[in-house]
Amino acid sequence: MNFFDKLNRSILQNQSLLFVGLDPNPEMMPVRYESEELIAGLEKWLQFIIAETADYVCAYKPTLGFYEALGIPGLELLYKTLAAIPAHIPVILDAKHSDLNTSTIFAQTVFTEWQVDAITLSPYTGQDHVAPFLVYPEKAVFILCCTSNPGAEALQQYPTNESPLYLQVVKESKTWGTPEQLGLEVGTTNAEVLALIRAIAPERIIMARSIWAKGGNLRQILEAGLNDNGDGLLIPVPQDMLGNTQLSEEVESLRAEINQLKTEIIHENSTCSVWFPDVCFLNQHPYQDLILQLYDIDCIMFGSFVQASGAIFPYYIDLRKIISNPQVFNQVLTAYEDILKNLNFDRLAGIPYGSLPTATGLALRLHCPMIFPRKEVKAHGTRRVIEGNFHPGETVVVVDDILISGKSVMEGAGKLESAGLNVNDIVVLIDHEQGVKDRLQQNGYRSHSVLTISEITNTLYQAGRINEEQFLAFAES
Ligand SMILES: O=c1ccn([C@@H]2O[C@H](COP(=O)(O)O)[C@@H](O)[C@H]2O)c(=O)[nH]1
Repeated sequence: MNFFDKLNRSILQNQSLLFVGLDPNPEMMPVRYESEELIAGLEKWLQFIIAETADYVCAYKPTLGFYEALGIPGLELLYKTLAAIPAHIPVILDAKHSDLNTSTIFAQTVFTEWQVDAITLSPYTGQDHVAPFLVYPEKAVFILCCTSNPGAEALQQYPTNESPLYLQVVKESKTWGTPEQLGLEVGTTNAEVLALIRAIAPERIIMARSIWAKGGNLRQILEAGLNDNGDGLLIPVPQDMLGNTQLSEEVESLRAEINQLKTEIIHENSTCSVWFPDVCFLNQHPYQDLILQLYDIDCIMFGSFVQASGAIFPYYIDLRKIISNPQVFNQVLTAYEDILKNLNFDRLAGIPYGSLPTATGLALRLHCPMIFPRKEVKAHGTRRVIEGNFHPGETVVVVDDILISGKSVMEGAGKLESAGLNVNDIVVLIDHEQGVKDRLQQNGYRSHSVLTISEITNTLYQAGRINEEQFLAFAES
């Protein structure tokens, strides 16, 4: 189940838009835990908060910084806190992660080891920082759009109040991921700020922060932040409530107040409006997810690129990068496998160098022996043209990354045939089109591709990843 579904289930089950921060902040720890050793006291407090609120909230939000500040015992406390959260309630790790270089490994740790459901990220390192977190289809990210810190105003409101930077962050980050995977974190006491964000992001989940600072304007916050269905907004339980011994009663009554206001607001605004998503789900390509991820990890680049033939193309595909991203690599292998399962062959052959990792992965998955034709034959040693063992007369399926003119794959197939092997089928991830499959057919090869270049550009354009200019540059090429 993905984050979005898990969150919606949790909202329904507990009839609540409230979430709770699980922060071991020594300054906020109630006096009744002070007789304990610090970590033990904090642990008891956090366990108390979870036990008191599990029936009244839709999500928990531990702030990583508070745990880190306590050193190794703090990280141990984080593990214990995560383990105490009921499995059906989503966990949003408040990390405000902001470092491009550590994003891939950090995403892996938080999503696969710590098993949190979502994470908060800072937007300033851009889409390439966020992409490694989005390759986990079950997980989600919340992009920090604005904070209520007065000192941040000079940046957030820049350059003008009419067109502030924080709204640009909303517009830009909306193009990075689907509404199911990318929400917005908005810290503000100002309902107008929330309304401006809601107006340009009607489809996004907004996680509100700092709304209690001035108090008294809950109705305005809900009016501004709820979507047309009366949801899409997560409300924090006020931090100073978390020390109270009657916590469950207080959270229950806050939930009732919010639900009452929500009902009134829905009733007042009952119109029938339709939201049109950025991504068109009609005619969605079956490999849409894979296409977006290939783009997000920079395997698909738009610009002006000279090909081996001297021709200039408006794009370049670099599938060699896939090996550095196991999630995407796995999906790529599955896509090849879907084609290979319908073909007959004794061995697999990869075309060097780009396709050797793919052929190796497929050989392991399919338990099928692999060989490859060398690109250049060494003048020493065994001087083999084909690496690996085989028997002449066997049938080999050739695996390659992309067909442009078909030259390299036909050269490789020719070497295999010279050694007495039969090559009938060639399987690639991407077909550049423009007659290359016919050319292979004329040379006696059936070719199969997971994707065509026009399917890729159509999908990227529909999803807002490339603009009209890039799309048209491709169409006119
Ligand atoms: O965008 C591209 C274009 C080409 N390649 C490399 O070239 C061959 C395919 O070219 P042919 O003209 O069909 O021989 C492909 O195997 C890549 O190595 C590329 O990676 N990306």
